[in-house]
Amino acid sequence: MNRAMMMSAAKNLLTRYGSTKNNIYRCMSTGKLTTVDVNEKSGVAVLTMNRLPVNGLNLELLRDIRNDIDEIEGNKCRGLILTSASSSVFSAGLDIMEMYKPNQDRLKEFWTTLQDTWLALYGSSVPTAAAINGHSPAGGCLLATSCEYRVMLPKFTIGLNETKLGIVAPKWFMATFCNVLPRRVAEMALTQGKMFSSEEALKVGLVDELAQSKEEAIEKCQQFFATFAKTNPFARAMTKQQFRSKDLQQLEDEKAQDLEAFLFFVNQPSVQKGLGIYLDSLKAKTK
Ligand SMILES: CC/C=C\C/C=C\C/C=C\C=C\CC(=O)SCCNC(=O)CCNC(=O)[C@H](O)C(C)(C)COP(=O)(O)OP(=O)(O)OC[C@H]1O[C@@H](n2cnc3c(N)ncnc32)[C@H](O)[C@@H]1OP(=O)(O)O
Repeated sequence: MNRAMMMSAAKNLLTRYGSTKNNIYRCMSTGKLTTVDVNEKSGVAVLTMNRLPVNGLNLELLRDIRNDIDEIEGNKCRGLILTSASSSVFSAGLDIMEMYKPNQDRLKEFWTTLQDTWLALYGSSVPTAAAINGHSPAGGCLLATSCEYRVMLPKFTIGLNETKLGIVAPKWFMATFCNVLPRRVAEMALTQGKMFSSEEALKVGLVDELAQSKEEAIEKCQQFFATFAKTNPFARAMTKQQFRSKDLQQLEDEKAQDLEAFLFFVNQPSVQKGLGIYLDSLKAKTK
């Protein structure tokens, strides 16, 4: 984060927290594929992804998540908990249909919106947590690890499985993973495309706690936010943003090249072939 960005972030935060210390605001859901519910007492917003069956991250869902994050920030909420309306899938990651035989204009818009959603979530000044109430591969894992805290239900899986799909996870996916896991564990898991069970994820630190139900997971996320009760919100947010600034700045600086690399990669005939085979294998499962 350069000096100008830092000053602007500081100004935003001062405006937000300066005069509104004791007020609670109600956020409204902006999208059709998400809902946002605010606990009026705690001021914590629960952002629920609701694109069933698997919360595949397509352009519209990403737009809704992005707009919700902006609204939650703007409405001075005290925390953001990301969760899913499905009882078995948090998010299946990027909707492969966006990348398979794509319309090129939409493909550009899709990737740019993913970049912006990550920048907004990873760099959010509001405390963030994920209540992971289902499987969370690839892009689903990216969303969860972009949050500051993770509580997961048992018997699901989470990880960056891109190498198993013949895909290279972008640098910012890897940076997000490395912000949570020890470097050695992250490198092994990334190269193997490892999906961790909930129990394994807890053991390596990919998630912070397990919970037996979604309600319990949300409660534990709220308890995490309560650990900031005696901190100054401005100092807290600036500390988080400075801690993450190298990763954020890198994508800000390389956004155009990252988009170009993605478009080049996805349009390779061998990648298209691989995506087609993978989609067929997913669909064959349900027959
Ligand atoms: C140098 C590098 C430069 C640039 C970088 C280049 C490229 C980076 C590009 C991409 C990065 C991608 C990251 C991703 O997120 S890719 C997506 C990876 N996701 C997965 O592998 C998950 C696949 N899904 C599953 O494993 C399972 O569906 C499940 C465990 C999440 C849930 O299992 P269920 O049994 O509950 O549900 P299913 O019956 O399997 O699925 C129902 C339904 O949904 C379809 N579907 C599932 N996942 C996806 C998906 N990700 N995209 C699109 N569609 C999906 C599935 O086919 C079923 O459809 P039908 O009902 O049969 O029609």
